[in-house]
Amino acid sequence: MFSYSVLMCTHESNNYREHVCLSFKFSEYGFFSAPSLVGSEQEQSFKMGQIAGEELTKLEKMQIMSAREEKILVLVRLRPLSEKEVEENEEADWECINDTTILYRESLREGSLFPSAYTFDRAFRGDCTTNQVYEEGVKQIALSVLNGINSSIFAYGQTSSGKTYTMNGVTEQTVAEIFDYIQNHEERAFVLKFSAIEIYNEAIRDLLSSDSTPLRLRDDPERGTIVEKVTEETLRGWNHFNELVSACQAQRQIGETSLNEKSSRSHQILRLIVESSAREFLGKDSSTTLTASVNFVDLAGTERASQISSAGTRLKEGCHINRSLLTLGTVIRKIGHINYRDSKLTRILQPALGGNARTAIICTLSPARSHVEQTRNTLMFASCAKEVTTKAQVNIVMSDKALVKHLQKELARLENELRCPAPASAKSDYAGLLRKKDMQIEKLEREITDLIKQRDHAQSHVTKLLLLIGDDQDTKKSPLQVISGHHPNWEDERWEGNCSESESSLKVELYGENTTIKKLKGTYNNAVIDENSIADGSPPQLGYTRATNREYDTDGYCKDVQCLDTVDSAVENLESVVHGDVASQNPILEELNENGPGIHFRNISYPGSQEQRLNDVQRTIDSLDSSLDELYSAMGTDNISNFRNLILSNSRGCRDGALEGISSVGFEEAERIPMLARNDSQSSIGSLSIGPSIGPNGDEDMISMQTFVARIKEMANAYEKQLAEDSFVASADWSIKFEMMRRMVIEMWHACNVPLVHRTYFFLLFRGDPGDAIYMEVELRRLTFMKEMFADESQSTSNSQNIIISSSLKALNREKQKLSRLMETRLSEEVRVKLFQKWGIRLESKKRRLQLVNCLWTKVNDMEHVMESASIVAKLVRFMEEGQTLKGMLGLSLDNPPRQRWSLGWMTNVMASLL
Ligand SMILES: Nc1ncnc2c1ncn2[C@@H]1O[C@H](COP(=O)(O)OP(=O)(O)OP(=O)(O)O)[C@@H](O)[C@H]1O
Repeated sequence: MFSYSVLMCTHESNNYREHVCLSFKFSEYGFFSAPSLVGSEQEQSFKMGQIAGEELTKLEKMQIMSAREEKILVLVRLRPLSEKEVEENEEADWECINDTTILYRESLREGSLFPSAYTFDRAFRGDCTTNQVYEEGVKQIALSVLNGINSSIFAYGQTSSGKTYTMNGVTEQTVAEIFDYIQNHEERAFVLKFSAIEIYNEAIRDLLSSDSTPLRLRDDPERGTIVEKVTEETLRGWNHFNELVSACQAQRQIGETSLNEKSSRSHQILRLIVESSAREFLGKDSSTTLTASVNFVDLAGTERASQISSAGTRLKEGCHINRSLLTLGTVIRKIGHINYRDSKLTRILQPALGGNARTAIICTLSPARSHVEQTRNTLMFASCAKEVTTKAQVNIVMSDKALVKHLQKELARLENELRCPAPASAKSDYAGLLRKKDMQIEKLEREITDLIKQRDHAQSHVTKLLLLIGDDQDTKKSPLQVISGHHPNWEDERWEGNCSESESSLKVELYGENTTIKKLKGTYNNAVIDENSIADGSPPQLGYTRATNREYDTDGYCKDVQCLDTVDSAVENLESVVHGDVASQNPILEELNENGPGIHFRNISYPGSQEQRLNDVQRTIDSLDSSLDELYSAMGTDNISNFRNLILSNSRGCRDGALEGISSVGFEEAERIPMLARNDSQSSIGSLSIGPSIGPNGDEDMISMQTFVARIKEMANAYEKQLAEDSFVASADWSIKFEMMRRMVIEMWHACNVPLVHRTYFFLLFRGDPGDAIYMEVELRRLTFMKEMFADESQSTSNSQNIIISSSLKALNREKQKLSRLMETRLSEEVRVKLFQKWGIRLESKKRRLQLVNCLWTKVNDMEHVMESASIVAKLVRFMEEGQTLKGMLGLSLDNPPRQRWSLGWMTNVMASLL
């Protein structure tokens, strides 16, 4: 016969905590088995069905469900003063003041350092009967044995405190009730086995055998510590049990001590093993049996050194008793760091002291004043015992055939797993694959960054080109001269004028011959030029290049002008879309488009069709998609989802980009405002562009690229619409929307630890002009991405990820430090004092400047506070004097035709009112 144990704990209640898990351990005696397999509730039900299923009766299933982890139940029992103590006029200093608390009456008088009251699961007064102790205290635990759960009842206390008196009664009551139970449950067949041992001077004696040869302990890998050759009597009935108990009492070492005429000089362990099976399955292959034992442990009494006789047998006994009880005390006190092996007592009782058993300890106490010290020691022991937790399991024995059936199923399952090794083997491959794919992703990210650079480069040439066209109308300068020069009025003039001769010749110069294009194709890396379109003279298809090599022809015309014309980039197109269709608004360029074949300026050659250009953008993105798809397909379809999820967590570039976005417009930039060039802000733009395309899971990445384009389309349309509309459009609706967006932006700045300087610039520059829409959208998108990223980080347990949040906070704090230092030089004493007073900061505070800075931008819902904060920061970084050049440093310079969108007058007013 073998057994398996099921541990299934499901909820928490006052005295015990239950877990959801399942444990199987095959052994002869389940009560020594430890959990070996743990699973979820579903798994547990599944396993139950699989293993025991029909074979378990309803009762057995219910019993399985009731298994639990719980703390040892600790009870104290105060006995009355003995006759002898009364004769000696002893005082009773201890009293149970309620069902759970025992009080030392004299503590106030003595001014004792010890606690005067102790609380336990139950406290029994001197006039309580043993029946009460059983019924109200230990009954539930003792009878767990009927449910296949091991249990142990201990009596601990000083000599003559009433341990034997209590345990005799408890044992008798328990066994009597078990017999009653058996009588009332005829549907089950029970077998009761009884054994009894004592540990006397560290020797184990069988109390049911006349042979006094000490028994040996053996550690069995399946059954734990077992007493070899111990007599196990199968109980035939109540009388038989009484006979056996009497035999034990006769055998037990008893001696007379100064305190107890019949002092137990040994630890006694009576064990009742209860096995039960459903009668309907008896003798069948599938029969199962519940098996568990209940231990009744009557420990020898703790003794004071002065009470131990100074010589002979009593001295030796006393030493052994104290030593084993000391070990027991240590076991109880040092839960988790226990050496059970230090005594035979603890070795045998190990399951009851933290293993597979439910345990109750009854601590018996004498109320006598002369025993106060011993009573306190017992109470201390009891207090420690309250913390010990055991894990009781239901022990079920399976018949050999049922076991074979189960093992066959298990074997089939394992074979099945072997046949489909995917999860296990794939795991090891994933690491390498992921590294490889990570590198590929990084490469793609670098390419995207390159594209963005190319876009900017090309854009600047477009600007120059437009300048050239506009200028050529009037001045007839060569393109090279125009490019290198400055045209102060181009913004006003570029939308006007007719196609002149010079423009026609410019077109020839610009759009040259196919041979030039082919040459360029070799010159510029990554250029993607559609050969067909070159051959048939149609506009070159979307592509991208690095405009790094410049060549000048004999006429001194810069060929990279041509190059730019042939080079399209996705991002470049995006930007042209964002800005509106330049060509469609420019009659000169439109006319140029109509003039014959050749290379067309991309903003010109697709006559007015924004849709067309967006499609081109889409094609470029598709080409990026296909690269990524190749990458994914290399992994196999099953792994794509996992891999893509991992992309997100591994995609440092994306997160770094977002952080750069934060820091790129920080304090340092503010300090070098005049020197800022457009490129300084590209990291911010980069993160803006990439950020939104990374979805919360990898599968969405590519979709979101398309979504991104779609959104850009929407934005561009909306923006165009806005531009087309007159100022009336930018009134009521937009004002409300702007206000909402601005509030969201302010809240997210706060949440994302965005530098105060950035907030200030942005806040002051965008005041609600319809043209601000695009900037607000972009900022919102960037912040949304960062906020999502922060949320990811905060949920993460990884240190490296949490560093990102803390570093942004640190950067913000550093900025605040710098601002606080600037306060000294950039605000007059008088202004500072006024500010401190207004912001409720004590003038004598040493860190008043930092305190003030710390208050800035904190009340995100208070617009007045926000405006004041912005004006203070602006004053500190001298933004008020700098004007519009700051838009570039925000990473938001989309080169719109400059329009009057903000006024410093407002801020001057705020400052004036403030200062
Ligand atoms: N609750 C009680 N009510 C009445 N008498 C009690 C009670 N508890 C113990 N006694 C009496 O006190 C005496 C000592 O009790 P007992 O032998 O059970 O103590 P013990 O703790 O087992 O001592 P030892 O450790 O020396 O064996 C006995 O005569 C017993 O009848």
